[in-house]
Amino acid sequence: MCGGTYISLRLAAIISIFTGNSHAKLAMMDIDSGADVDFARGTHNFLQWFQALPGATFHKDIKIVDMRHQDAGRGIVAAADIEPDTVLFTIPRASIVCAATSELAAKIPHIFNAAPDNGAGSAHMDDSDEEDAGPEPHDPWTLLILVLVYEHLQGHASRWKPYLDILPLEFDTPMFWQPAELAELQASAVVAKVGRGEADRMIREKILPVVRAHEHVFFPANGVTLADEQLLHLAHRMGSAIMAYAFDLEKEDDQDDQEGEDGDEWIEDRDGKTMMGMVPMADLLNADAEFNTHINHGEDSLTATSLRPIRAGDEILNYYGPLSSGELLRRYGYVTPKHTRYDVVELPWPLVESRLEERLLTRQQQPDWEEKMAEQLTEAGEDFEDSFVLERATGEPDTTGQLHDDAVFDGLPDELGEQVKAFLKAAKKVSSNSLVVEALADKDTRNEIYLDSVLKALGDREGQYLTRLEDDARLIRAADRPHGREQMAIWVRRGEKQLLREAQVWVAGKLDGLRNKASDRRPGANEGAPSTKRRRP
Ligand SMILES: C[S@@+](CC[C@H](N)C(=O)[O-])C[C@H]1O[C@@H](n2cnc3c(N)ncnc32)[C@H](O)[C@@H]1O
Repeated sequence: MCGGTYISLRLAAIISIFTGNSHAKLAMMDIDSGADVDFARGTHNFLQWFQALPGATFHKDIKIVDMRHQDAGRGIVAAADIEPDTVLFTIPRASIVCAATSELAAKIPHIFNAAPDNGAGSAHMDDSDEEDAGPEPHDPWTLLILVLVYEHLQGHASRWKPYLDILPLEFDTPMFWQPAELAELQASAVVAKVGRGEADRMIREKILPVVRAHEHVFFPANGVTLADEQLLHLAHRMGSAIMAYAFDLEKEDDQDDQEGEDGDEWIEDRDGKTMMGMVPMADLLNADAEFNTHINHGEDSLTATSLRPIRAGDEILNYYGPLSSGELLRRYGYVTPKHTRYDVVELPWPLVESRLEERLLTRQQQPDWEEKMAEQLTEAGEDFEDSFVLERATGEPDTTGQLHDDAVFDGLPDELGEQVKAFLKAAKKVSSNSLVVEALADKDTRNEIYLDSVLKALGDREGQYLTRLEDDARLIRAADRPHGREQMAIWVRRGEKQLLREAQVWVAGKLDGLRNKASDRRPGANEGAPSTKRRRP
């Protein structure tokens, strides 16, 4: 799929959630079920259109199904057992919706050629039309939004009409949530990343001016012209479709080069390195942390290939990457139990800092403490992080898309330890309390202060959520799969609190070990004890 968001989508996925009786259920809900005529017609038209594309293939043993009963829109399932390495479908590159295939690029070349590198032409702004492009050159995101807005407005004249017709009209990503729904995320860092205002601004600055300056291009001669608010709504819809559906269009080798690049912003500055596109059929695959299909990026086509045997009735699943529940919700608008292993939680530095200061300043307040610490840290060239991301050691899916290791919290981020170390070093220089200075000279004491402060900060962080972990567990009625926005929000915040608890258990264990070691070292502690070092059971 497109976008850094989708970097790991070269893997594809099998689902194991559809087992036993649910196979029969899925089979009954295929496109012929007639449960919803429009929905089924949309699927039917799309499949017919896809199969007629020169070079496209669609395996006889797979079918598109209605999965709305699982809040999963459309999906693709195996209609019969499928062998590993089977090509499930082939998508000719010519059928991808992108800057290189849409006629829009040829109609307003100055906009497309002005992008740093969109695969469509020059890397320089055309001076004569500079004002048309808005304040900055377009990036792959804004260009693809323009393409989708354009193709949508062409209606039947667009060669992608049957595909565009099955893109969702609404999304469950937090971008579209009401304030009360967002509030259910409580202290989750996801809230600050939603970026609705930023997206609005981007559309107003970079999309609307281009459309307005080229109304004769965007609006068909005898069609309606949209007002700004309607255009804003349409552009938001297309932006969200890109976030949840688009693919990076590089070939496999190029993708490897990009591994690890950050791609988590809705409005993403990708330095124009990547061409993005909507890939019909590939984007009909749902995904999970365990998966059974891989999308291969070939020269002339993309192919979906099975990674292992897929049983009749199983869903064909892609992989969106090792995303936490919060990120999955933010980018795609859903959560799954299997992604919980990748949950993360942010620990803000001020929480740790205030607990450190509590330890260092109890005996004697220093009015100039902050000032001197700032001076000392600046002198030492320390550049402090605002927050630290806690996560589990998760292991990786194997080459068949399956996970084998338990996800375990096994340590604090190294950077947090380094930052506390730098802080304590500065504190030792700055403190006017000789007892503190003496204590900080001892490595074990520094370590004890570090772990004790972090343990308390983790408790403080947990306290920032309005409900307790136990309350959330009760609130999630069907623990196997959350339905609806409120349940998904509870799922996310519960996962973060669960991770905070695991981190606290881990830190408390380390602290116990350290304190036992210290008490063993105290004079007289081992009197009458065997000469071997005492350990806690
Ligand atoms: C690339 S599309 C997949 C096709 C989509 N289901 C459809 O009907 O068009 C990605 C979107 O599908 C849905 N989705 C993907 N995997 C899912 C899953 N395991 N459970 C629920 N929804 C899922 C989410 O709404 C996500 O934003």
